Parts: sequence; C-alpha cells; structure tokens
Amino acid sequence: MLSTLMDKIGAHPKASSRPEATRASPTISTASHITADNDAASDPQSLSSSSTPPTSIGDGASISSTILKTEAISSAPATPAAEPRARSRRERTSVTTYNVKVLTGTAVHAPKKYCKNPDGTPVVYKKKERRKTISNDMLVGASGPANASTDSLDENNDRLIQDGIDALDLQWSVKKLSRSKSQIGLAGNAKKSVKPSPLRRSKSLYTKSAVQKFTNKLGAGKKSALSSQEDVASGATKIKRELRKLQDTPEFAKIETEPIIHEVWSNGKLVVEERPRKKKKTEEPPQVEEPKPEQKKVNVKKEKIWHSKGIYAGQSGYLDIFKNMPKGTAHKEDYGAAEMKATRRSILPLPQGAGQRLLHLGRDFKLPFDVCSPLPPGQPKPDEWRKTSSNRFAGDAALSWRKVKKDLQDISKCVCDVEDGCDERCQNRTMLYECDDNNCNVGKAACGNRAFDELQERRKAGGKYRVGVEVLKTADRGYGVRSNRCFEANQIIVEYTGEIITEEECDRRMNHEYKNNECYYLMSFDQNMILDGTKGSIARFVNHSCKPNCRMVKWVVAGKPRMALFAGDNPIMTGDELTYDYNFDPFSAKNVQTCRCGSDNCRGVLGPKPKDQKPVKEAIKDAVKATKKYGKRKFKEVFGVGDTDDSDLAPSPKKRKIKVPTGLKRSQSSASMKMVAKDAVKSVRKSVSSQYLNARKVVTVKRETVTTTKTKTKETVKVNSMKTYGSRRSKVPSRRSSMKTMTTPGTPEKMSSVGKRIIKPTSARKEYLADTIASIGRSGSSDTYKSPYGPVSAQGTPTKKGTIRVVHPSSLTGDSDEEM
Ligand SMILES: C[S@@+](CC[C@H](N)C(=O)[O-])C[C@H]1O[C@@H](n2cnc3c(N)ncnc32)[C@H](O)[C@@H]1O
Repeated sequence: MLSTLMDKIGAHPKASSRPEATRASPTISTASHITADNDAASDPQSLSSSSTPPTSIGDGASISSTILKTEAISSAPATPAAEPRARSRRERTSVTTYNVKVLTGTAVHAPKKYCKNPDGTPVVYKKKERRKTISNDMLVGASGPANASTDSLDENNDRLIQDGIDALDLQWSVKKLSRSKSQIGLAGNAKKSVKPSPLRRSKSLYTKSAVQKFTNKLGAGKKSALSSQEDVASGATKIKRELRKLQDTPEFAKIETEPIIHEVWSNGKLVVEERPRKKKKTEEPPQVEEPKPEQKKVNVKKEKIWHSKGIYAGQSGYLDIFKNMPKGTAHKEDYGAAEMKATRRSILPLPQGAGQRLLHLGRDFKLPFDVCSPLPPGQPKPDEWRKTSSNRFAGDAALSWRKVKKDLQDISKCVCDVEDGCDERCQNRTMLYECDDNNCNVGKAACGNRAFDELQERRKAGGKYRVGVEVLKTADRGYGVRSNRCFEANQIIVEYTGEIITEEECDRRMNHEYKNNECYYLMSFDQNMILDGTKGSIARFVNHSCKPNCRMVKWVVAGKPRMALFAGDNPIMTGDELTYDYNFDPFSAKNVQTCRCGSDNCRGVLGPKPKDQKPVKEAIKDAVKATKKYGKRKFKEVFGVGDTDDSDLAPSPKKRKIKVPTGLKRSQSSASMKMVAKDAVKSVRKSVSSQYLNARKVVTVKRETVTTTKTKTKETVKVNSMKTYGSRRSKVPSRRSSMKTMTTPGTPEKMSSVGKRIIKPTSARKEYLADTIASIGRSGSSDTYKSPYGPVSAQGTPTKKGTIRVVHPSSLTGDSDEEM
C-alpha cells in the first residue's frame, strides 16, 4: 500500500522533491494517519521510503498523513479538497522564512503545468477556482465515514486536534475549528457538514479540553492576560506578542503610578486631601554641573597644516598682514584687492609681508640713544639745597677780597685775528681769562673764548637739554651728576657756584655745621678763600674719579674768578656720569677716603695713593732741593708765583726752554704736591708737625671707638678721619699758610697780583706755549703741566684745577649774601 502511495506521489516527482510539497505532505497525511498509522509504524521501510523523513514533533503524524493522503486521494481522487483553513506548520520551527501562501494554503506547490490528475491528465482549473490542498480537517472529517466506530474516531480526532494545535503554533482558532469545513468536507458534501452533528458536539468537547490544555500551557505566568477561553482561542498569539512588549510597563504589572488620594469625610463633607506639592526646584541643592567641553563643529573644514620652518615654510600662500595690527591703523577696505591677492600668492611671505606691513603701518621716529636722554621720572632726589647760580660772599670774605683794578683788565687784550678768531692760541685763553667786549680783539661773533658767556646764554634759553646735566643716584657714592646730552671736548658743562668764605669761616662750618656730614662741598678757590658749594649749583654733586672725563677749572671772567666743570679731552656722551679729579688733600694718609670710582687706574683713595706720598723728610728734602737747584728766582719764574712785583713775573725768553721737572709733571694732580715752592717748604714743615699731632690724635680716637659696634666703628672711623683731621687742624697755630699751600698755583689772585694781564703776548711766549703743547702731545699725557703762564692742558688749553679740600671744623660765624 505504501508503495502504491509512493507511486502515486511519485507521479509528481518534482513536486515531492520541492520543499512546498514536502511541507504539504503532512497536511495530507493527517487523515491517512487514521488508516495507515499502524502500518506505517510497523513498517519502517515505508518510513524510509517516505518522501519526507520525519524530523519534528509531528513526524508520526506526517508519516501517517502521507499514507492517508494517498489513500484519500485514491479513495476520492477527483474530489477537490475542502478549503484547507488550518494547515500544519510543524516545519515552521525549522524554516527560517515564512511563506504566507504556504501558511494560508494558497501556495501552489508546483507550476500548473506539473499539476496532474491521478490519471496523468493535467489538472484543468476553472476560472476562479483555486487549487485546493488537502488539509487535516478535511481528512479528519473524511476519516469519519471511512473508519469504524465513532469512539475511535473521536479519539483520533482528539489526538489529531492535539497534534494540530501543537503544530499550528497559535494561529489556530477554536471557532474556526468548530466550523471547519474539513470535517464536513470529508463526508463528501460541504453543505451537509454545515448541519450540526453529534460528531461536531463531541469534537468541540474534545477541542475544549485540548484548548484548556493549550491555554494552561500558554498562560503560565500570564493568567491575567488570558482570562477567557474565547479570548485565548481567538487571539492567543497576538496577546502573547503584545504582552511581551508590554511586560516592562507598569500598566502590565498593574502598578498605579498616580498618587493615592485618601478620601476623608468630615461632618458629611468630603475633605479632599491636597496632593503633596512637589518641591520647588530652587529648594534643591544646586547641582554643580561639570562644564561640558564644547564640542568642536565637526563640519569645519579641515585646513592643511603647513610647514612653519624649513624651505617650505610659509607656502600656505596666504599672509594675513592685518593680523595683530593695532586698531584703526589699517583696514582691509583700504587695502586693494590686488594687494590682497598678491599677499595670497606670496611663497615666502615673511620678508615681503613684514616690509609691506612696515610700510603700511609706519613707525614712530626715535632719536638715537646718545642724543638726548633724560632720566625717567621718579628718580631719587637729594634733599633740597639752596641753589645759587652765582658766587656770593659769606661772612667777612667780601672784606678780605681784593678787587682787580678795572684799568688793568682793560689793558689786557688778546691779539687774535678776526679771521682765525680766538682759538687755542688766544692769549686770554691760555691765561684762563675769558674774552669779553673789553679784552677781546675779534668781537663776540668770531671769539671762541667765551665759555661762561655761552653757558649763561644756554641757561637763559632754558630747557633741560640746554643745561645738559641732572642729578643721579649712584650705588655707592651718594648722588652724582650725569649728562643728558652730548658735550664736545673741553666744552663748558656747568659752573660750580657757592659761597666764598674765608678760611676761618670754613673752619667754623666744619666744626659745627658740617661736623656730621659725610660729604663736603668745599673747594679751594681764590685769594685763599674757600668756595662752599653746600649752597650752590648742581655741580656740587659731581663725584671724583681717578680717570675723570671732566675738569674743574677756575677762570677769570670779567675780573672775577669762577669755577666751572669742563669736558675733558674726549667728548661726553649722553648718560655719562660726570667726574673730575678732586686733587683731594687729606693732609694725612690716614685720613683719606676710599675711592669707589671703579676706574682701572683707581688710586684707591680720593687723594693721592699713600705709597706715592713720600715720607715727610723726603718731601722736605725734595722741596729744599728744588729750591736750591733752581734758586729762588728761577723757581718763581717756573711756577709763576712769588712776589707781586710785576717784573718778577716778566717772562724771560730763556724760560720757555726750561723743561718741567718730571716729578712735578706726575705730581700735578696730587694735592699734596701742588704746593707752591716758597710756601711749600713752610707748609710741608707744618704738615710734618701736624701729621705727628694728627697721628697721636688718631690713636686717641681709635682707642675711644674700640668699644663701639662694628657699624658704629665704621662710621666713627670715617668721621674720625674728619674729626681727627679737624682736631689736628685746630691745633695748627695758623692754617692760613697751610690753606695757601692748597691754592692752585697760578690762580687769578697770583696772576692778577703779578699783573699777568699786563704781559703782552710776545712771540717768545707764544713759542713757549707751542713748545709746551708739542711736548705734551708727544708724551700723550692728559695731565696738566705747569708753565710760567699757568697750567696747560694736553690740547694747549690752560687749565687750573680746583682742589676739593677737607678742612677741619673751626668756630666761625657770620653769613653774607653779597654777590661777588
Ligand atoms: C662734592 S661731594 C660729591 C657729591 C656727593 N656724592 C653727594 O652725594 O652729595 C664729595 C663727596 O662725595 C663722596 N665721593 C665723591 N666721589 C667719590 C668717590 N669716587 N669714591 C667715594 N666717595 C666719593 C665723598 O664722600 C666726598 O666727600
């Protein structure tokens, strides 16, 4: 029988080999299972020969259904099967995709041309007739009349239904099952099957029990969802799927999210409890949100990174010349498109761009640093001092001052040519007399010997650059003076003005007013007078240097001595500190002040080096020797000092050939050796005695200061030196002679007294000066030299160095503002 069936099935070999046909076979086999179950089960051969090997839960049914199908076909070959509403879908588990047509039973298992009737004739379909497939229901229905008893039929039905349900996988309807046409269709008449039958009733019962089973199976854990049998039967699958999605929702779990409001009745009234208000957001502690890093725009066009160094540097081809430009200096609108284009094309834009930018922007003009440069504002300033622009007599100095006769001044007149003017060869210049309208031969326009006049005009015009000097604070020497402009060599810079005081007055001030001072502004002046710059000009702040760039020179201007600071042999540059050699006379090596000028040839002290100072005996010897050697007259002639007799100072033609002694050359800058010969012996002798006194005093003072602190000792030592000096000086019977020795040789006093002005510029004088200048030029020394006509500088400019003196205090009183 199986072979027959197989033969019949094999009538459609292609169809059987197709999966559709394979899947269709179980539907056919459902009915055949009733008849062929045993056979099939007992005949494994038949199983093996089956077109679809049993692979799933319905394998048994499949086998039997195959048999049944063939039987059914054989029994009712021409009967088209009733509409297969419920089809077995056992294979669904193994099928990855769904075929709707197959599931709905509308699938054509094979092309029409292969569909043939059992007799081999091709199936002719009517117009709207669909190809029918055989369903389980049909077979189940058909199994009724074909088989024996009703009970067995029910059992079979029940089992089949159970199997069918298992296989149908939720897409199964009980209602439809109850109205299944297949049950009726199996009887051979579809219309008849509509009528209720005992079979139907029993079937529904069985169905119900089966459904109950199924419901229990499905509804495990979801009982609430599947409340009624009907619902389960109609939409079990849908509910299941939807519920799956809703499983996580509170509605599904029947969780009330709304707050429960308790109804409270009070006095027959419903008191509605207010819902708890939500806390205001402001009450919540402010959550500090971490600033999210700003995400860069992704759509920003990525720029190429260009080389910034090397030969390919700057080849981006674009230079933003307006970058970093100050606002308002340039506008892109001002800049032509062509230029912009050009900048874009530039390959190495830095030089071009930089030049372009510079041209476009311009630049402020700046003076060269060495032209004029004042100190920045806010500099430390010295304590206010009384400034005087001209010398004044103080005390009884005016009484002692000997005035130069006017007629004598007028007689002295330079012999310069108008063409050459008053140059270095001017007689007045060599004698440190300033030309004026009375003594100049060429007039103001051509005269070059009017330094003080020039200085006065500068000061009159005003302006800090015309004055050209300003006070600066030095690191270790107190205040100083610097230039804020340039000065030519030998140009007058600033006048040293102050009070002209007598020696007695100077002593008094030192003992009282200045006894605690560390800095002294006392300059040996003229006619044995002292120029006290404590009340004076800014020149008082000019410091000492062993390698100075200036000179302090005393000139006679309109018959009056005046001191001024002149530039040295080299020009002064802006910002240079102005210094000159003090020729400091400490009167004792023990009382010298340490020099901090910092020059390479610094002597270490403000005065001459102690080792350079000859012992007192030697100094006396030298002085006596010199006196003996040259004789009194010769000595006077050489130094131009001596008696006031004019004839004494009359230059002898021979004198010009006299060479200056080497010792004097060297010692010119030394205050101790500036003593005038005649007085020198006296003063040296007195110095000797005073030094001995001084030494004793120093010892005494030192003993006194031993117990003081270190710092105090330092101070004391410094002050001591002054005190000692003062004490020493106070014991000197007469300082007048000593003071005289400090007076610069060839001072106007002497010069005027010797009637130097009367001396006519002879050719011999000029020759002498020329020779002296030449010799100085050869020696290359910038030291000043003594000539019969006064000191001569390396340039031939006569110079008379003022001497800073340290004088001991003495009790003198009296002040006078009488102008000199
Ligand atoms: C005429 S005053 C010069 C101005 C002084 N620096 C001031 O601050 O007023 C002279 C004094 O300045 C000091 N001084 C000047 N030049 C110096 C130097 N090269 N080394 C050390 N002290 C100096 C000394 O104390 C000296 O007594």
